[in-house]
Amino acid sequence: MTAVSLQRHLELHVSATELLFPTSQPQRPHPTLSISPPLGVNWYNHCDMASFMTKTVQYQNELHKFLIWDTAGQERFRALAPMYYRGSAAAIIVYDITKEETFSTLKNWVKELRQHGPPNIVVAIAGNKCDLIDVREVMERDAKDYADSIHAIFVETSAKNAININELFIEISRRIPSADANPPSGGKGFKLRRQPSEPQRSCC
Ligand SMILES: Nc1nc2c(ncn2[C@@H]2O[C@H](COP(=O)(O)OP(=O)(O)OP(=O)(O)O)[C@@H](O)[C@H]2O)c(=O)[nH]1
Repeated sequence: MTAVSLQRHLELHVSATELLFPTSQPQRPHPTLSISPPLGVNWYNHCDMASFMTKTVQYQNELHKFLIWDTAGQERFRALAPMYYRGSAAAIIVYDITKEETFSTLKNWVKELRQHGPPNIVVAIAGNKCDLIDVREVMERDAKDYADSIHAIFVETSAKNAININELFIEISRRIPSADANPPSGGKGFKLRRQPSEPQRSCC
């Protein structure tokens, strides 16, 4: 699962997790992580339980900079996930189209986000490895129907071939309410909070 915060106009909006694990020294990415630098993602740091990266996309006439925590999928790190999605504007839940069981696991993440995540978090479902359609186990139609049923963004991606990565982030940009929006009291807009910066620390 990937938790996403957003900077608009390059103003600073950081998630609680970034404050917990701020990063400064660019490091070599984990060799098996799925989104690589050619896609315009800048890696900053990683450890066993999560990696931090940024990605900037143009949305209309704004530059949106995403602060991204890619959390480990392994069960042993599950209890740590709230640290990452709490305070995030969006979550991308990635499954592997060639492994049916990853699609079942995804549904557990959706339940967890619904129960414990921020109320207005934008949920996106990404069926990764769409370059491997010959060994597909999850039908695109089934995944899309499921995503629609929970009002999530849905896209099939290939991190390897850079398919639909930008499109995914642009769609997330479109769905995250503007920081300038001034919803009426009791409105459902997601409020991106500014938080003071802290001295830089490394997570591992
Ligand atoms: N063919 C193909 N392989 C991919 C793609 N994305 C990732 N891989 C490969 O799939 C393997 C697993 O990738 P990871 O990025 O470690 O997967 P993950 O889901 O982040 O794993 P966790 O950290 O355990 O959650 C690696 O060998 C990647 O090179 C893709 O789009 N296409």
